[in-house]
Order: sequence, then C-alpha cells, then structure tokens
Amino acid sequence: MSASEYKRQAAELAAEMVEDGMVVGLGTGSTAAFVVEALGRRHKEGLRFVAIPTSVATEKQALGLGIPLTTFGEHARVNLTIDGADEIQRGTLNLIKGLGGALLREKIVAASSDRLVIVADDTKLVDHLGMKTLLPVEVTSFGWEATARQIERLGGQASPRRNREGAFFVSDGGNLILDCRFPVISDAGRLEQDIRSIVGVVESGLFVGMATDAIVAGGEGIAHLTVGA
Ligand SMILES: O=C(CO)[C@H](O)[C@H](O)COP(=O)(O)O
Repeated sequence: MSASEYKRQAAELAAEMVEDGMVVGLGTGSTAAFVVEALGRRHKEGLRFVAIPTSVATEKQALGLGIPLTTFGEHARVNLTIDGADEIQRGTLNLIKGLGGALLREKIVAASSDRLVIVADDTKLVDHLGMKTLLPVEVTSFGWEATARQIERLGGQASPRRNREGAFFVSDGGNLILDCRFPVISDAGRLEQDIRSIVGVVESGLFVGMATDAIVAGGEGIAHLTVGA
C-alpha cells in the first residue's frame, strides 16, 4: 500500500471519533483532507456537527462538501481536532507541524481543543523531533532577516520558504515561514520557549504537550497511540 493509502486509513478511523453535536477542528494537509472528505460523507448521512477549519484550503474543501462552519466568536472550545503532522515523537506525541504552511491557525485551534488527534502514515513517527524534517517558524515579513539571525543564535539554520516561482511563500496570516534546520531536538519544550521569545516570531511549528492521540497507519496495521504509550 502507498503512503497515501495509509494516510486515508488513519483519516477514516479518526473521522469515526466525531460524535453528534461536536465542535470539530479541521486540520490542513493531505492526510487532514481525507478526514474532511470522510466527515463530508458523515454529514450527508445525518451526523450533526460544526467545524472550524485551520486554513483557507481546508475551509474551501469543507464548504464544497457542505460541512457547516463556525468561529471562535460562537464557540469558545473545540471538542475534537483532527490534524496531520510532519513528525510525531514516539511516547510524548510532541510534534513538528507546518510543512503545509498552516501552523499558526493549526496551533490556535489545537490550543482550544479538548482533544487533538493526529493522523499520519508511519513514516512520520520518530524517536527525536528534527530527525527527518526542518522546523517551520512563522515570522513577520518585516525584519525577517533579523529574526532569522536570532534563531541561528539558538543553533538552527533558517531559510525563508519560497514558492515554485521563487517568491517568498506567504502564509494565510500574511507572514513568512523560515524553515529551520536544527541538530536533533533533545528538549522540544525548551527550544519552543526560546524560539517564541524572539521578537518577530509569530509561532513555531513545535507542538509540545498538545496532541492527546495519534492514529498511525503502516505496513504493520493501524496503531492508536496515546501519550506515554
Ligand atoms: O502541519 C501541516 C500543515 O501546516 C500538515 O498537517 C503537515 O504538513 C502534514 O501534511 P500531510 O498530511 O500532507 O503529510
């Protein structure tokens, strides 16, 4: 089976966790898109829920499927958010997110969620964050070079993300993303604090202590992981 099929398997299982009456956070990326697809189906079958999307792309997909959307103006808490990730640390379920560029909205929604369920194929599982992917950090466009220098003082190499045309990638929030190469991250909580204390940083792609569950599919089957397990 391909990675895409494993992503779909994990997504379909997670979509079953949505119950009648819930406020649901909808993630961003190819795995989260399978979740939105499955929830569109469940909505047509009669499941009642409202959703808060974490990106313009997810909002468009959800609207196209007839999923009713809501806002934080109407709901203070989200019962369940289902989102993808770029790396998931075994045991802690600490994450790197943001290769899809939606980390700011994703973190706002995650921070207001009672439960954050991560869906992924098993290539995303790592023993230490930073083993496979760069760490995305969203920064203001003004002064990004100064912000990048401060991140480099923490031991990372920071490069502005560019689109296919070579122009700076601009997030849904109108900011830039610095993709940062750190040596393997041994203390994610500390690095997260240090990065967030830099002026010009809007948010980092380290999600520490936020995920409650991960549904991970691969050649050995589907695992439902919780923190510590
Ligand atoms: O954090 C994200 C977007 O900002 C995505 O969830 C992450 O990049 C995983 O994407 P995919 O499911 O396509 O592998």
